[in-house]
Amino acid sequence: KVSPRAHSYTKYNTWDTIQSWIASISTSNSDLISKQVIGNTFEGRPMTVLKLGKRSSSTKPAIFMDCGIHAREWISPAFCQWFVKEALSTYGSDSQMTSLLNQMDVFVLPVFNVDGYDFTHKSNRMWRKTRSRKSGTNCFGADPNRNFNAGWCTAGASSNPCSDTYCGSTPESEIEVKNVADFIRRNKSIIKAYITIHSYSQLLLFPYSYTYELAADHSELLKVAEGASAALRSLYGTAYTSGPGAATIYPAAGGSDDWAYDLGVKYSYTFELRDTGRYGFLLPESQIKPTCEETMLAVKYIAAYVQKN
Ligand SMILES: O=C(CO)C[C@@H](Cc1ccccc1)C(=O)O
Ligand SMILES: [Zn+2]
Repeated sequence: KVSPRAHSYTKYNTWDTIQSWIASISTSNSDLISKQVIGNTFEGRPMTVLKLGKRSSSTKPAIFMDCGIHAREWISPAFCQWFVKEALSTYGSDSQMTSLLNQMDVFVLPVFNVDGYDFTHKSNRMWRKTRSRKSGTNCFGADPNRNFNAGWCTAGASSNPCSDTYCGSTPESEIEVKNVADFIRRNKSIIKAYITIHSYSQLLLFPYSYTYELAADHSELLKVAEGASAALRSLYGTAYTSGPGAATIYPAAGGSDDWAYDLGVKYSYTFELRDTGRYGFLLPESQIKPTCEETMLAVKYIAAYVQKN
């Protein structure tokens, strides 16, 4: 096993490297971190959630954050690795992180779409979907962010298995989506916030994407998003746009944030990290550090707000 110290947080690591890191980091501090496999992917890779937070015998409220739902968005898993490293290394010195991990747990799924992520390293760098196979088509996978049971396949999605926004044969047809949905359902009484990390476009989105209707908590969600975007911008001036998904990017049904919100997770956000199109999904590794540093400020802003409310 590679010790966490040898792990690079400023490179786009392969799945094998990330898997080794998960194994070593999750045993590096039993008082602050543990791991749990929430199921396997279509091709049999483990989906491992890291639980961060001061060990407690009583149940604590929690935040759930996933990265890598879309395979080609490599900066996303890089951020989840960065977040875990920062949480463990600043607990005890950073007062906000210390308070957060004392009072709450943070569940981090470093790579949601593991099969797809591995495929982008080995075969097709621009792959987006899962890698599931089904009879009747030679095309692989469904878009996991169209496969949640939230207005499923009614907007911004395709019922063509060869489309990059294929919604799947049924809601939660993708085992990766079912594993995450099951985990959140099992823990819905404690999960207060859902954060899902994508790239690119520099957006902070919140429900709804499946309709132009405003969410019941629209004004509060917008207020928090604008505060988080301002925190992010304070570091390097990176400008984000905040707003409901449908109007801010495009209408799209079956998204994880809409599903979590309708389940009752009020603070539900989709981040679209750097950049705005110059490099797009191929963001250079030289931008991993600044991107992760600024995004930490936004995620900590949201976490602090959730902690107080
Ligand atoms: O992947 C994207 C690029 O990261 C944008 C997201 C926009 C979106 C976000 C939340 C819900 C539905 C769609 C997507 O199309 O799934
Ligand atoms: Zn995406």
